[in-house]
Amino acid sequence: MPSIKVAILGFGTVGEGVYRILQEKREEIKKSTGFTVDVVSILVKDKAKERMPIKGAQITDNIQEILNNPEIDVVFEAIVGEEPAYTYLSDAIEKGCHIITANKTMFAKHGPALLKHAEFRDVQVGFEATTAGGVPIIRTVTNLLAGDRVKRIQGILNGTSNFILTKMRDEGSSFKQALSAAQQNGYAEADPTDDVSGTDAFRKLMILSSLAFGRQPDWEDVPVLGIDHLEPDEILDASKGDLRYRHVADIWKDEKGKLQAAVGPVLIGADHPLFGIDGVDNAVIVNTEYLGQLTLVGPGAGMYPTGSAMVADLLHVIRQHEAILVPN
Ligand SMILES: NC(=O)C1=CN([C@@H]2O[C@H](COP(=O)(O)OP(=O)(O)OC[C@H]3O[C@@H](n4cnc5c(N)ncnc54)[C@H](OP(=O)(O)O)[C@@H]3O)[C@@H](O)[C@H]2O)C=CC1
Ligand SMILES: N[C@@H](CC=O)C(=O)O
Repeated sequence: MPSIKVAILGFGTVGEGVYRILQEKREEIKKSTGFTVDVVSILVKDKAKERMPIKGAQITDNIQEILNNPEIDVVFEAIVGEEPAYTYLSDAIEKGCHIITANKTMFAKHGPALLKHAEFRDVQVGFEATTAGGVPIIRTVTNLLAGDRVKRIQGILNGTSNFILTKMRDEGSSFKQALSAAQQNGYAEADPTDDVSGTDAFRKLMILSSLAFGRQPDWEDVPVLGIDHLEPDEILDASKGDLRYRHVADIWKDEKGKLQAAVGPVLIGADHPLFGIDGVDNAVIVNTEYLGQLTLVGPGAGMYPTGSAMVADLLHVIRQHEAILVPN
């Protein structure tokens, strides 16, 4: 049976999710693709940290051990921040590896360059997990673009913010209690400021903008607000009036073809498609010229939803590049 050798950069919530799914679904993947998938290396920052038992893979804190291993076909990346992630993935592409990332901080800024580089080296880039966790919005928009044109994308793109707003409204939790629960569930970023300030949703919106419109607006022109300035009473009072605060990221083309975008809390009524989206769920509404309106809903964060989006990217890579992967 031919084997695909993979490395995982980062073994926190997301990296561990990828590893677990690849182990749990090993036989199914083998059956559906004809390949076994072997995790051969895992990159971490702190090798001394206690972790789940790992079979067959080497744990390293030295990226060169991965980049210099000619057997590795695919590099999953689930570390934190712009660097060293961008450099590691550029180097992996240069070595001829396919890459799959969940790192939106890095991809919002460097995604276009990585995609160009990958095209030149004839390798694939999977980035489904960068935006809306387990919701397959990247694949959906990519498919739509084959015969349609996106006019507007609007959505709840941060699971932590939606989880906090829901807990404050339904359970009367304080902001601090709700954020702490989001952290315990593995939803929040290492620095949750990005979640609650709107920055994380903004970055995801910029990734969608590149994909759907082929460009991003000037970042400085986009107003970005988080949920961190909302008072608990505002949330409860709204709900008494049958209204709900949702943290919404929105991008559209105006009449002159200029991209307009905004990110922030919006008060909506029961007739809005985002009204019923609770907890860690994300929802993305896509308006197109021919299809009209489509809404995708699902978990926007967490170990298994995010890990499964990355494994789905791997299956796509395998199907696209079978011929290249066989020689190992
Ligand atoms: N949590 C979620 O639901 C989602 C997260 N993401 C994104 O996925 C990425 C990972 O998130 P998450 O798993 O939650 O983060 P964690 O903080 O749980 O894990 C991060 C992992 O990366 C490792 N790491 C960090 N910096 C370096 C470095 N410089 N070199 C080597 N290893 C490093 C850490 O090593 P060590 O274990 O030794 O500390 C750790 O294993 C982030 O970019 C995040 O934005 C995307 C979608 C959803
Ligand atoms: N912290 C993020 C994780 C997924 O991207 C979120 O809460 O949405």
